[in-house]
Amino acid sequence: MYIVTAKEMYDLDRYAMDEIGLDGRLLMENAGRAVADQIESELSLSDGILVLIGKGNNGGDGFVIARTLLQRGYDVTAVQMVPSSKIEGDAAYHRKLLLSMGYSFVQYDGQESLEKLCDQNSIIVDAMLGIGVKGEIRSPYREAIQTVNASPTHTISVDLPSGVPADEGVEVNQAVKADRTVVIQYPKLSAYFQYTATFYGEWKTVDIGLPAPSQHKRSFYGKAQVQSTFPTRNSFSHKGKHGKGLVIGGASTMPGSVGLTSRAALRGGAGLLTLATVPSVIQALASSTLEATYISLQDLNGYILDVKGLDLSYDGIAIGMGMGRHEEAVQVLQKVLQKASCPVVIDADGLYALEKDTSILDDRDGPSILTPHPGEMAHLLGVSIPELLSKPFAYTRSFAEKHHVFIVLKGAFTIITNPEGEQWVTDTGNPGLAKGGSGDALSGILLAYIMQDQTIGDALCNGTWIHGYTAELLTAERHSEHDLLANDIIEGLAQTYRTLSL
Ligand SMILES: NC(=O)C1=CN([C@@H]2O[C@H](COP(=O)(O)OP(=O)(O)OC[C@H]3O[C@@H](n4cnc5c(N)ncnc54)[C@H](OP(=O)(O)O)[C@@H]3O)[C@@H](O)[C@H]2O)[C@@H](O)CC1
Ligand SMILES: Nc1ncnc2c1ncn2[C@@H]1O[C@H](COP(=O)(O)OP(=O)(O)O)[C@@H](O)[C@H]1O
Ligand SMILES: [K+]
Repeated sequence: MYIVTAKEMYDLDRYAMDEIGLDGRLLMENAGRAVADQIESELSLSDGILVLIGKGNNGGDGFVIARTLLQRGYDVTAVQMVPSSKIEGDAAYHRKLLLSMGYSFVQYDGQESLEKLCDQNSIIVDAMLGIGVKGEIRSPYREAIQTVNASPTHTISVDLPSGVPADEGVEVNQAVKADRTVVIQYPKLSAYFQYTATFYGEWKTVDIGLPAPSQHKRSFYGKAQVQSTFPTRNSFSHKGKHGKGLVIGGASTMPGSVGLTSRAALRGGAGLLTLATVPSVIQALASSTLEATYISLQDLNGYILDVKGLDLSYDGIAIGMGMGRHEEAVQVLQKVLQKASCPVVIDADGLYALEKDTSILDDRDGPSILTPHPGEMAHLLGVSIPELLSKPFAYTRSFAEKHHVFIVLKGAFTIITNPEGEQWVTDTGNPGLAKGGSGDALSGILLAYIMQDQTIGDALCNGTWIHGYTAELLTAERHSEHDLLANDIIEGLAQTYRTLSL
């Protein structure tokens, strides 16, 4: 499923009309009917439906919805928010159709009467503003949005909750807080931001017959994609086929992180796993992580001092978990990135060390994969966290393209970007993961997956999806979001693999 900006949606619309010959009025008919079908699934004939119709094409969809539901025998009150003289184009055509069929609408005449209408009806259909919204919300929508939000009546928005922009980087001052949104054809970027996603309520897309975008820029990565790309293990495979992985990190005060990463890599499916760390961490982990082998690194005050002599000929490396933020960590990271030609996952303190000189990424032979949470990404970019979160797609894409790296920007929606700037979003997981150690487990899973027979992009998407899905499975049964630990995720991978028949 593609994720689009307003401009991409308008371009598609233009392409469909000019190149394919699909009439705009037909697209609007398809949109209105598809939304009406969705709304109808929640209705009984005794329900009163209030359709709020704005000036533009979102309002045009509203005219089609009102006519369709009236034809099907529902009790519909259509309210036109602006004078008829302001309605043009395809919306004016559908307004005329409504009237020609013998139906009527009422003209908006202030907050007070709208308040009454909201109270008298069982469902409000918000078709006031769509992807064309710009700037601060003006009258009459400003007052209408306040009234809708103050009303307890169930609200379904068309395409977007009115007032929410399609794109990133736009502040939302005032917008409908929908219970549900029926999205036309493709979800817009704002459905995936922390600041705007909540306005949508539950949402679903409907197909109106638009073609797919000509090039892949962004898309949603879900269960179907995982099941179609996840590599199978063939009967004749041996441990060497499933990757020889190396984890570098840990410090005497933080033995757990690399332990979690190593065990997650093993449970994730790595063939062989070696942990290079300081002696005290080896002592702490050797009896619990039996399947791993260990390399003891030179230590200074409990931190890794150097990786001199460390053989880096592995199929994949993960570096940085629990490594600490000491001065030598910068050289450790730099040496590994310079010498290793395999894919390297850089996480946690590795990202902190990277901040000192990101140009090191530019000269690498092998692929680099950065797995920051928003705090780490904002630090790397030198911007505030709110600034990063207002434009996460744009910021991560420009960094990935500039340094030719993969980025996994973690969060409730995780954005995966490849060096060409293509992006995917996964949405699995829950607040049970908002706990120290979850990221370490994810790094291990990603290390295991980048060594299997799949593209790095698919490996990263599959890894983040499975990490989140495992949390969902576990909190649906044995655990809660309060008690869930990273270790449970690692042990829970078994249930995920079995449930999905992977
Ligand atoms: N493929 C497609 O794209 C398809 C799209 N379809 C549908 O069309 C929708 C997009 O339609 P659209 O372009 O007419 O934009 P839309 O948001 O309805 O109205 C914009 C108007 O609102 C106004 N306005 C803007 N900002 C404002 C503000 N802050 N405060 C107050 N007013 C404001 C402004 O008018 P102005 O006040 O400037 O005169 C502007 O002209 C889309 O979401 C989908 O539902 C489907 O029908 C079929 C296929
Ligand atoms: N509310 C949430 N919903 C879904 N996933 C979450 C949520 N909070 C955190 N996560 C996931 O948990 C992981 C946390 O990683 P990170 O912040 O690096 O943790 P740590 O460094 O403490 O191990 C990420 O994969 C992130 O996507
Ligand atoms: K709307």
